[in-house]
Amino acid sequence: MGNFCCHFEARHDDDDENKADLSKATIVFVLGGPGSGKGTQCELLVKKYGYKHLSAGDLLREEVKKGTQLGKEMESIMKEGKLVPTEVTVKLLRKAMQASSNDKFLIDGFPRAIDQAETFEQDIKPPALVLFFDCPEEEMKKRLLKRGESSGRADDNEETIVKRFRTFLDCSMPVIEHYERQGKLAKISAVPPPDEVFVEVQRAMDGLSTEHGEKPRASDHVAAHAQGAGLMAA
Ligand SMILES: Nc1ncnc2c1ncn2[C@@H]1O[C@H](COP(=O)(O)OP(=O)(O)O)[C@@H](O)[C@H]1O
Ligand SMILES: Nc1ccn([C@H]2C[C@H](O)[C@@H](COP(=O)(O)OP(=O)(O)O)O2)c(=O)n1
Repeated sequence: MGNFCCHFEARHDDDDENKADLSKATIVFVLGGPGSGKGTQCELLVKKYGYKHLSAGDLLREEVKKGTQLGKEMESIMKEGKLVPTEVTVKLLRKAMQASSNDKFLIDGFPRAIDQAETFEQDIKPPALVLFFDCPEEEMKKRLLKRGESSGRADDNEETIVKRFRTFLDCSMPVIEHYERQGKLAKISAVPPPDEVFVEVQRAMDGLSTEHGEKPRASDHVAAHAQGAGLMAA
């Protein structure tokens, strides 16, 4: 049994000197299992709240498309359902953030392991809010297989989906628990149709003060509502 959180050897380079100042940025992490609907909700969030949407998976797939040696290594890791080294992903995210004129970011599909959260927080800053889309595996699998009919994604196949679920449980659930302990987590059921999920997303976002990155009370707010509606997992 392999270590599903494993990484290959990290590389250092320093081509991101002269960083744009991200200290005043508002950061919202968007987490959830594969196929839980992160990208779908991010599209709605962009329209309503004007955030810049950065999908870690999309940034990685763009690198793979470039066909570099690093891209080839990343492609094989992703086909195995494992995680690309933290350093690679954080660097791509930081570059994309610095290239944006926006100062509000939805970071979708990241952090997916505790070391990713720690590195991002040290290099950039902590999130103001963490949205977590809670969805049963069977539902996610059904959605991914359907998406795979047209996505062209090398990882939307049954074999890789099972491995991605394993990685999610082993590596990403601890991240969710970490932010839950910090009171930053808004746990939202991803099972209802997208517009209904978005109602809960808006509740969490509306509890977030974007002015100075103040700590939100989203978890209290959303948890109370979700529990009332019988939506929370145990
Ligand atoms: N609430 C939902 N109910 C049913 N299907 C959904 C819902 N949200 C997303 N989907 C569909 O499920 C698939 C995965 O959604 P996506 O947003 O790509 O997930 P993720 O970014 O978490 O991998 C897509 O085909 C999408 O259209
Ligand atoms: N923080 C991240 C995000 C994605 N990856 C890799 C591993 C993931 O299985 C793939 C695809 O991620 P993406 O967020 O696009 O997709 P899913 O949420 O799994 O549908 O990218 C990573 O290694 N580290």
